[in-house]
Amino acid sequence: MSSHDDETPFDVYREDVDRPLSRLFREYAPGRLGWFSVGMLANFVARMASLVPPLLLGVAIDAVFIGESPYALPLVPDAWLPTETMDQFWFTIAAIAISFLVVALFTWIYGVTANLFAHDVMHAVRVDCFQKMQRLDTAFFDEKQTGEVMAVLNNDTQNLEMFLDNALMNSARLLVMVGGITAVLFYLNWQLAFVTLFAVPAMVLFTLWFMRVVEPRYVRQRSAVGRMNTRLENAISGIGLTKTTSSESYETERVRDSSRNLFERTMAVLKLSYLYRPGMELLAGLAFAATFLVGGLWLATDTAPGPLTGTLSVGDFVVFLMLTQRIVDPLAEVSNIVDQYQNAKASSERVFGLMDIPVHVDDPEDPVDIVPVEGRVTYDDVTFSYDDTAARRNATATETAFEETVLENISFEAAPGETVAFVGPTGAGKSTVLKLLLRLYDAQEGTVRIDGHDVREVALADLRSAVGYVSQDTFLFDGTIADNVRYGHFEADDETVREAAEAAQAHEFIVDLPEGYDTRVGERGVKLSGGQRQRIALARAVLADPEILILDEATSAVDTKTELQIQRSIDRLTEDRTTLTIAHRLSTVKDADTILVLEDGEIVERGTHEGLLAAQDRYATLWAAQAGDRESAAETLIDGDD
Ligand SMILES: Nc1ncnc2c1ncn2[C@@H]1O[C@H](COP(=O)(O)OP(=O)(O)OP(=O)(O)O)[C@@H](O)[C@H]1O
Repeated sequence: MSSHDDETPFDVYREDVDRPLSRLFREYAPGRLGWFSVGMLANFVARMASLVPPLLLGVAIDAVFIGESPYALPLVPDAWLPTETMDQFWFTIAAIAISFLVVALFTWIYGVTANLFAHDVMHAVRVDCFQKMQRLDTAFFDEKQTGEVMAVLNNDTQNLEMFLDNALMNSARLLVMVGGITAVLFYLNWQLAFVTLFAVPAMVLFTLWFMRVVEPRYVRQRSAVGRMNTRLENAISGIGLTKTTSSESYETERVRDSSRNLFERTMAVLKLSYLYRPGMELLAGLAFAATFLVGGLWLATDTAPGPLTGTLSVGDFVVFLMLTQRIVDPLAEVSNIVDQYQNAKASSERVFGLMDIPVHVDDPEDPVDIVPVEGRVTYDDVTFSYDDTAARRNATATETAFEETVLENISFEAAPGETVAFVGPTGAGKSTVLKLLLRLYDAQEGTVRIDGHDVREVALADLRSAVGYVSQDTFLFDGTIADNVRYGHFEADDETVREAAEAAQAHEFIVDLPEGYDTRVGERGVKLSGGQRQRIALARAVLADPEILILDEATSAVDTKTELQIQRSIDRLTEDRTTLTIAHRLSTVKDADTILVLEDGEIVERGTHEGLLAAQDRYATLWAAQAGDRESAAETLIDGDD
């Protein structure tokens, strides 16, 4: 019946969450209990008031219209009630009108307060989850798809909201209505009440049966929804590939299959769930008919039928018939309530599962102060594997993957202001080396140091403001060019943004854009070329002015002319700061103070450009290749890739 049976990537963390719903209340209800209690109370008053009009009608029939019995109301002293027939009539009308007003007013109060409570909890949970999600290790995001994390932030918080304002309040309504109606019927005529109320246990049993039968169908439907969403997500992100390979009909077919599957499974659920409501109505109808039969005979023959004894008034009979109708609605909610309860339980498990995921790359308890940063970077015998990070988190790492070492015994030092360049075949581990400096991951062995301090002893914010990172794939947020340049230094004024863009050779193309610095870049910056995006990223780095700069193939996406421009801005940018750079075009790194040649995670050669050329080994081969010997280049690169 609910998504709690679906496999989710958070299962590993969910298992340890203890009593998630009571934890939800413990952590989020305090401070909001006012709204919650007002909501509950208003709900109670509104439901009770809704029972008053039928009761008044019953009394009026007996006392005013038939004149059989005195005008008396339960819980109201007789002295307060009028004695004249017409006064009683008007009094009844007024009291009925007031009851309806009370119902309307309190239903409104209940709706507003219950929703305030539920939405406020949802808001707090969503923000907390988001904050936690931001702190999670980079390794977490390597394994999880964006959609999966989004589902927790979106669907799961929504399920909690549904539970808090809907299920919780509906179950209160259920208790009040069933309890209230039962009390009134027993008060009026306990013998006839037994006849009427036989339907309640029957309805409960019917609901339980329904839930048991429909549950597996719900599970299948939800997994079809999940598959449909994944299919659509994939198809939309791959639209470029689909177009260029003319695979539209293939993709349409795949979506059609998923959609058809979803349609069939939804119908399987609907066929059953459309049985439920009529079934409940039928049971209520039977109760109505039984009440009518017994009560009608009682009145018509003026004697209690069968084993029953005593008398029944016309007014009471009418109240019975009216209230019998009222019992269906709250009872028909039982299946929804249980469903929402189970959903909320599973969702809060996932929410707290997310919140409880241990973070390994975190601030140290007692961080050392590295400001002002000089810019000395030291790698001391660093060994690293991605999969071990996963294994430590108890996730899905396999035994073999666990052993895959990406970096082995990496040692080097960059003195303040120096440039160290990394070259080597693709997949050699160049980017990985640099990610360790930012603590996107932590090395398993060895130490990475800034100014002699282990990066793990430095506050993350200090570390990351000391190190600027221009990565392989430049990410831009949807927003203006200026917003993107000042991202991370939001207080920077327009003048500073402009200076940074000029230094990054970006100013020229920016002012040519329709709205200059205010041009919106589109989602992920799709409206800009690769080279333009890179120059914006460089401008961002210029503006941040870090002591240490990481350039990860910053010139990979541009033509020769732009490359020259960018190189010029990079030269300026790197002049006075420690720079760790990766570039496949060796011409861009030949002036580096040290060049490290990386292969299979190991440094196989190191030295200056001249020194390495003289050594006549790998670097010299690469250099010769790039200097014009294309054939040899191809061979070298292909060998390296293997
Ligand atoms: N997030 C990750 N999780 C698991 N393995 C990874 C991850 N990132 C990279 N790897 C693996 O680590 C190895 C080194 O990757 P890295 O990106 O550091 O190489 P590189 O030398 O920078 O390559 P390129 O020149 O192609 O950018 C590769 O085998 C790659 O498959």
